Amino acid sequence: MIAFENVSKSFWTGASRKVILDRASFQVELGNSLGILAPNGTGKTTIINMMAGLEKPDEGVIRRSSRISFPLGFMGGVVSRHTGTENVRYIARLYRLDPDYVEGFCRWMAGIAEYFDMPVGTYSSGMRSRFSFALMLALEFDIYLIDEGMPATADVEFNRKAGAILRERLKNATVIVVSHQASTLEKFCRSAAVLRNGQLYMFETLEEAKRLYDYEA
Ligand SMILES: Nc1ncnc2c1ncn2[C@@H]1O[C@H](COP(=O)(O)OP(=O)(O)OP(=O)(O)O)[C@@H](O)[C@H]1O
Repeated sequence: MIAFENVSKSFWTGASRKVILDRASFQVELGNSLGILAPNGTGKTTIINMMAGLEKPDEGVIRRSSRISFPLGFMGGVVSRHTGTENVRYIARLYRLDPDYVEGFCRWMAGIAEYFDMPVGTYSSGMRSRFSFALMLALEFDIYLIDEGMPATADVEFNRKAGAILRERLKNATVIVVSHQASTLEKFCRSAAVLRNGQLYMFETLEEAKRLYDYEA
């Protein structure tokens, strides 16, 4: 479970205050995957980062009683000058998982051939997203955080493989996806929310959320 209690977050831009959340309270329960609809630039990444603990609220409390992933695509824990192998084995140990298993899984999942033994700094952006997505799926979380859907990779085979594994994981895990378009959320989410004027409006179905979202647009 992850709960926001009276959480406020805003940024001062020099000319005005950009409000992301204004004393917002909501809760995501395990087993109830949530899609959050919000137009671009309104705070999707900031909310996901707060859920992951990468950004702090200005006020309020965020409670977590589950293992929550880093956001899909986040490379903050990965050292560029180290190889893929070195990175995943090190991170496996941090999570107290078997490094051989994590390495084997990531090597297969990322599908970047000999680059897995090259420094991560040499990867193309497509390779980086495949690498970080593979790593996220190799680790065990109760709640997976995804910013704007699946990784932006042109590799159809990878997308198919990654989608299949994510769906398999979701039989036991929960996902929170933020996106500006409803079609991204359809595949994975049971319920949906709309971010509007600093509040998150929760709905039981994506259809209901879309009605408010489309009305706003
Ligand atoms: N550190 C910061 N200082 C000032 N403004 C910021 C900061 N971080 C984010 N913002 C602003 O807050 C708003 C929300 O940013 P955020 O990246 O969370 O939005 P988003 O919905 O994910 O955007 P996009 O869809 O364009 O990726 C944007 O207007 C952004 O410019």
